[in-house]
Amino acid sequence: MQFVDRTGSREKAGRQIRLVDMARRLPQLVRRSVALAWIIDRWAALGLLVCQAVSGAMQALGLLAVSGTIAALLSSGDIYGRLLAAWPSLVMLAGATAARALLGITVAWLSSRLGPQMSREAEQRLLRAVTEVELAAYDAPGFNHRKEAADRGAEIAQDLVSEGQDLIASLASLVAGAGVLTALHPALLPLLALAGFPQAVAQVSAARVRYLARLRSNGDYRLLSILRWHVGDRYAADQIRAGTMADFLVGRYRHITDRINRADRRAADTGARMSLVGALCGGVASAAVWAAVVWLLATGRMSVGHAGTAVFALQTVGMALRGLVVGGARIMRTGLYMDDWSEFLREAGGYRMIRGSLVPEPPQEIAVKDLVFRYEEAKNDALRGVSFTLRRGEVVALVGYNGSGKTTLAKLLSGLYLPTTGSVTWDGVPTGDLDPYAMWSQVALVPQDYARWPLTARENITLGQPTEGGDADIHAACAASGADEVVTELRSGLDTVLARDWLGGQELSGGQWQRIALTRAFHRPAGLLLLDEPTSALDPLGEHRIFAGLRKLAATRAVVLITHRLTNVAVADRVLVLDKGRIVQQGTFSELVTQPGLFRELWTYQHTRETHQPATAPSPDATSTETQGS
Ligand SMILES: Nc1ncnc2c1ncn2[C@@H]1O[C@H](COP(=O)(O)OP(=O)(O)OP(=O)(O)O)[C@@H](O)[C@H]1O
Repeated sequence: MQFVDRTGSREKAGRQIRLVDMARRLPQLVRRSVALAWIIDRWAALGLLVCQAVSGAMQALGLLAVSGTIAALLSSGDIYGRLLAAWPSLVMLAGATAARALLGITVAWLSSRLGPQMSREAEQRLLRAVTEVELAAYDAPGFNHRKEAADRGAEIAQDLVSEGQDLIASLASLVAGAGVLTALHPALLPLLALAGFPQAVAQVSAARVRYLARLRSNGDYRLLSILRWHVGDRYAADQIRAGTMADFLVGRYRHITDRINRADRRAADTGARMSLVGALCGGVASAAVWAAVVWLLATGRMSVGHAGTAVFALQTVGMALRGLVVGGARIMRTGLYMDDWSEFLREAGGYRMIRGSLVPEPPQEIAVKDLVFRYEEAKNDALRGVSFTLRRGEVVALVGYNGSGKTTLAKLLSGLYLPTTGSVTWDGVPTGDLDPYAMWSQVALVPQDYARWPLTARENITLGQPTEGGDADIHAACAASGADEVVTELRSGLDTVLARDWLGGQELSGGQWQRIALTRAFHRPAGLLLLDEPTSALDPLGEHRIFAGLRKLAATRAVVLITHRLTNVAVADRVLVLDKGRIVQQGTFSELVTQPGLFRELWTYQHTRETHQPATAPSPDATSTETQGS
């Protein structure tokens, strides 16, 4: 099992972590870090910049103070006189060091305040972007991969602050040290830069190797998180035990972990080899720099005082260069993850909803014409040549084998998916031309797998959108769905949190949850009601209550009912029979049950089976008479 990034675009980006690309990208990354920080807390961002600039100036001052101290101490005269002469420089040195320490603490304080906020902000923007994509995005493997990468970008956005700060600090040190060094002797700085070059190349190469290794293991990390969720979550805990699956699942987890560990080890070994070669080359080059200082001193081209300062300045610049390269490589890596995040925000993973802005009324008529729909990357159409009309006040039932396209059709009627070809129109307007959110406010959906929100019963029913009637509307919807019995049993009524994990919360049974899901739909003032297997978990009494009340609900709505229990479709005005994505029959229940065709086949099988059960189901004749009469 492995997830694969088929585009390979991120691998290409990762391969671009080279010294020259780094030099080009660093200013842009620091700008991005500052810009994001600025949006979140401009005073903290400003404070950080000022602290780093002042810290750099203090470093230069410190180096000058070192130079002054050494020059005074090595001058001629008695020791008291020399100490007296060195005193002002010593005070300056102590002051600069203390100021830098204070500034360092301030920077750490501001960074730790700002960093987590940046990640939270990045996560929120990502969440918003995710809710703005077409539902079809979730069917495309590439989208989930990009979302995953963007998630990681949001998570490590906080590193951008500390890495950006380290980089600015190194740069400030470099400028300070380089200024002093150039003043001492112009040849020293280029020599030192030359000495730092091999290490820089090695560090950047090692960072590239680590990023690429992480990138190639991304799919495995995703598998691990999915497995962790399935193994750890309560929903499957009973099945893991009863199915004795623990060894299998943990074994699969270990297998994937081993694969990641192998890749990590390979990357660590290669990175270490690169660093070693870099350090060796750098060591030789550094020896040359120190030899140059000794030569300058020996030939009288540099005073002893200046040579002493050069030692400090060389160390400062050397450390600053290393900081720049190591920090630069790190921020490059973070930058690539942040690219994944910002690209996702820009393009919503390639699936941003681009639809019209027309605001629909509750639909009088939904017309489907020559509809074809194919899922992303699917080989066959899920729906082909489907045409029919649904009117307000009508109940239309969809029946057919598993996989015949019923749920897909319901999602197209509600504009959750858009047609591949053909059209679905609401009062003559194609669903793609409607404002999607305005359209969905007219849709009440009870899907097969309804969400069990860890919210109060009230919020679970209103979905956070209470109507003007308030609790009275909620109670009316509860009465229609049978959830009134559920709510009365709850410890704090509608205020009870429907999750046992939470203090004061309560868990519901499968059927009780389905009643809540039905209440949501009945409570919503929507023009289109979609019920996909709405009574699969209900007891016979509960089921009877739903179907007995359905006609009343349909008075002000268009209703689509999907069910495998064919006795229930007697309530519908029309039944559409789907097979392999096509409508193969349509008519009333009583028409279809008497005509040869798929519906009668299904009915006969189900009815015969049911009549062999101890309790007898209604005969087709009885039901059809009932339907005709209704
Ligand atoms: N997200 C998806 N991506 C790709 N193919 C899908 C997706 N969802 C459904 N399909 C395919 O589309 C076809 C129609 O599926 P659909 O869920 O609409 O069937 P259904 O009639 O509602 O089935 P059931 O009675 O089992 O609920 C099936 O072949 C299914 O495999």
